Amino acid sequence: MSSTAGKPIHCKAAVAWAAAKPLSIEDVEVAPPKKGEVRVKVTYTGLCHTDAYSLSGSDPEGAFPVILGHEGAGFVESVGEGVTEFKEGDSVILLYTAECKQCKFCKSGKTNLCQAVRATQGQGVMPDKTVRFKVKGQEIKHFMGTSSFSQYTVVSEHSLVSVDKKANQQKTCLLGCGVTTGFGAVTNTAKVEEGATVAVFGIGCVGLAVIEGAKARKASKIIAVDINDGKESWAKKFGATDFVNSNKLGDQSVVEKLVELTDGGLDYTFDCTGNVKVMRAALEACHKGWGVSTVIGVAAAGQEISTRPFQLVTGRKWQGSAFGGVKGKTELPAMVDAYTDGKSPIKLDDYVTHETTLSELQKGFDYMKAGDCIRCVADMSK
Ligand SMILES: NC(=O)C1=CN([C@@H]2O[C@H](COP(=O)(O)OP(=O)(O)OC[C@H]3O[C@@H](n4cnc5c(N)ncnc54)[C@H](OP(=O)(O)O)[C@@H]3O)[C@@H](O)[C@H]2O)C=CC1
Ligand SMILES: N[C@@H](CCC(=O)N[C@@H](CSC=O)C(=O)NCC(=O)O)C(=O)O
Ligand SMILES: [Zn+2]
Ligand SMILES: [Zn+2]
Repeated sequence: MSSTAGKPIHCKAAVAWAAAKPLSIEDVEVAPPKKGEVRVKVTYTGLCHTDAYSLSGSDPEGAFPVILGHEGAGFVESVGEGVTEFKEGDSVILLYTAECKQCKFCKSGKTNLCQAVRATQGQGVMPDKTVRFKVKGQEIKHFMGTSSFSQYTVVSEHSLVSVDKKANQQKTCLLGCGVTTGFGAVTNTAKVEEGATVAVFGIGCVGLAVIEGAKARKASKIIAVDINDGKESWAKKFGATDFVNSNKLGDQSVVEKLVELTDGGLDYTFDCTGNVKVMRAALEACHKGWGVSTVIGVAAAGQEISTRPFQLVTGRKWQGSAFGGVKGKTELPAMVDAYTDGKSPIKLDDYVTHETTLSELQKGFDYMKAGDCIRCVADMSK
């Protein structure tokens, strides 16, 4: 048993005290895990666009002060009463989409959206409605059931998965959100078939993973759409066959351009921007009769999507995907093994374009906005 088991741990964490304010590195007290909980030493965390979105104050579930971060990997430090699935030293990936294998959702065979801890997760508290973080006596909220911007975090036993200890956590942390989300949206949610035509809007980490998923599915055409010419080489490196800068089409709309390029529209489109106008274009660029558009991007509070119902009447379908439809406990261990064995269709290493540390975590948000960052990963030990 670790020498810290059962005791509070004092460590560093990046705290978001208020919306749209820089993170502040604080000494945080992390309480021991209670029944059904696990305390994790976080080694690496990616910074996802959703962290920036929540920090901005656009998330209707956003609550402050909070420790953000949800793309984390680390080691189990100690477990709470009744936890048998994990032990000290296990290499783990945090799961913002939990998997309990018991709830109606887990048992349905129709969704990965486990609801075991979702309600309290959205309120920023543990399932018993209390928190495990304090700074100078003040309670700090949890985020997405994970809070990976802390050197130690406490999560529900449903919100982490044990993976091969050999795996490089600086890379596998990305399987906790962005990469799995994009790849899974193609393979699990849309189930793109060989020969299909695909368009991907927004070439960040999620969009590139959609491209890799489409390539793995042997799509015949993969059109990347972005407003930044710098994304063309990224898209092509990951498998896109074509690139369209939607801001450089003159009088032609992006829908018209895509319909022209594909003899009537795409079999599958994916929104990876979170922009509701782009979501509409992604739907309307689908082929009449069968095209399917998958919304992945997260839109700010108050935003709504719209289209003419005729678009749906004439056979286009709109759907969404969270965490790529992936069940974390069931599917991530094999994805990690494929990566460590060099057999994965996912070029995980290539997504990490920037590195930072916990003490300079804020820099990661600056990199994210600069347009040349696919993923920034923070070393939580420094
Ligand atoms: N559903 C889910 O489970 C998940 C959803 N998300 C969401 O997915 C989205 C993508 O995340 P992530 O890849 O991390 O984000 P990024 O910011 O890295 O990528 C978004 C990309 O979209 C581009 N873009 C912006 N506006 C447009 C536009 N009008 N048309 C085309 N491209 C545009 C951006 O260009 P530029 O470089 O110029 O900014 C950028 O390249 C976010 O909304 C995020 O919150 C993320 C993870 C999981
Ligand atoms: N809290 C927001 C919704 C945010 C959201 O859509 N989250 C995605 C994951 S984004 C990851 O980077 C998701 O999986 N949603 C499913 C869920 O159950 O949260 C809001 O209230 O609008
Ligand atoms: Zn994310
Ligand atoms: Zn469940």
